Amino acid sequence: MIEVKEIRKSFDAIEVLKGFSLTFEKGNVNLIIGQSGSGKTVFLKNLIGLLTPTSGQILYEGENMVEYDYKEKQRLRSEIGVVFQGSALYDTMNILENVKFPLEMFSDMSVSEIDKRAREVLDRVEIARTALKKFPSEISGGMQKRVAIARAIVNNPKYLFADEPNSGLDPKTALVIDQLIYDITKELNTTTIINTHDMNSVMEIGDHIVFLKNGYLEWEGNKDEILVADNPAVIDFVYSSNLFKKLREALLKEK
Ligand SMILES: Nc1ncnc2c1ncn2[C@@H]1O[C@H](COP(=O)(O)OP(=O)(O)OP(=O)(O)O)[C@@H](O)[C@H]1O
Repeated sequence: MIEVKEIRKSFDAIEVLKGFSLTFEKGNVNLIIGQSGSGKTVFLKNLIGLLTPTSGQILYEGENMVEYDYKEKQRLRSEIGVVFQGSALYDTMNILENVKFPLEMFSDMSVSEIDKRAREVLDRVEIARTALKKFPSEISGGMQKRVAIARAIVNNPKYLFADEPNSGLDPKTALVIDQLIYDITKELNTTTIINTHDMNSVMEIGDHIVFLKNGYLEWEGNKDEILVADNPAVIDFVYSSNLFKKLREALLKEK
């Protein structure tokens, strides 16, 4: 579980996160949505320690990571898996080497154990054994995303983060990646937090949805609640798609 308390983040005189609190439960897929520039990426970077809040607390299982020293931060990092936007695989390493890398960095496993574990997670994300020696540039965007997920979970993390995991993918592949992240969250019981623009993701896997607006927490709820939310900013965001607009009308008629 991760609890955020009154988080604020400023860059010089500009405040991007303006003081909000919320809780991300274990075993849930938590989605952070909002217009461009609402502060989603800045929020995610604070959560994983790439930025430090100007004030407020980020509690991992009750411990405030903002106050961690270097060693404690390193320990927490080893419990966090991140799927970066655009996959961020290492171009000069093949697929297997990309997935082994976090274990070589953070674990004290033997060479053969590392090899076995990396192959296991690549099996889990359904990358064929025949593809393991390929380089990232030789595989599709969807496959790259699978490899990035394998790399993020190879350490058996307690916390899984993804920044726009569907960006650049066709809708069908995006659904497969969403389902994979959802299933892994339930299997590993991770606290999963995803930044997304994708309403399909919201409807498919949104156990808990957090809507940010101009650096504030504007709304939170689940995927059923969001369709009938009466918050104008949420309606605007959700129903920017005509399909969802029609669905809302139908749902409200049923009530
Ligand atoms: N390092 C930085 N220095 C100054 N301002 C920053 C910095 N990083 C982000 N910002 C500003 O913070 C605001 C929020 O940016 P952020 O990237 O978090 O938005 P976002 O909601 O993730 O947008 P998008 O959906 O387009 O990725 C923007 O106005 C951005 O210019």
